[in-house]
Amino acid sequence: MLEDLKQEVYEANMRLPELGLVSFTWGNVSGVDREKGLYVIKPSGVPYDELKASDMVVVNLADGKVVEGDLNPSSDTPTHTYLYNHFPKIGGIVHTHSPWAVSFAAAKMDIPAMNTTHADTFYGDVPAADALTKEEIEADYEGNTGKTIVKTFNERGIDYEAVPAALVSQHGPFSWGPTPDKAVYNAKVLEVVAEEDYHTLQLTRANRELPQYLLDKHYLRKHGANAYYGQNNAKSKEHAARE
Ligand SMILES: O=C(CO)[C@@H](O)[C@H](O)COP(=O)(O)O
Repeated sequence: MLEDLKQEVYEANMRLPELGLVSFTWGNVSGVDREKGLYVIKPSGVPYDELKASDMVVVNLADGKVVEGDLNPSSDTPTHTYLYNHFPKIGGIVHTHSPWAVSFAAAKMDIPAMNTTHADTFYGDVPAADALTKEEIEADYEGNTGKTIVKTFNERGIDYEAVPAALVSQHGPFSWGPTPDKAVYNAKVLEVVAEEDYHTLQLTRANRELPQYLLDKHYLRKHGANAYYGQNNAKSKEHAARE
């Protein structure tokens, strides 16, 4: 069943290693057929270089139970199920452990909108969902991973179509979109902007703390104007011509 969707979801999963978004098996993509009340997801723990479209697992949209497939579905199936049932307009979901996004997730920091790369895809900061409490983890860890994302969007009034991604603290990013392929695109943009933001935060912090000798540039003036140009034959002529 759902052979076309299995092929689509398989191809979307294979984009993850191609785009450098996953190492080993640290990620999964799903796609939904809402009319049939079913969705297709990557099987758990299967390396991408061994993966086949026929390995995809079909699960029930209502409860995430396996409907067809010889392999266990991704361990993140409960989160995919919860998101499909609470974000009704999404058609595909991606989860990865892409390093830059995971760094913000572990720090429980939103990925802030700092440049147009971000704004062209995410119309606002990408939220770091609340960390799960000890009680939530013990009560229903899997369901709560999806719950904490939805709860964060609802409490902060974020439109899940305008900001198609979230960070789960100490785990990683979940991205989504109208199709699995669009969800993969959003996952890649998220990783790119997470890296850009990290460097922007570092550079702006460093710029505020520049030591005075770097601001004065005495050494560079001495080196450039006299010591180096006077010695270097080519530079001397070039320097003389410029004077
Ligand atoms: O964080 C974890 C496992 O600790 C998961 O998110 C894996 O990274 C993907 O698991 P499968 O989809 O292969 O079950």
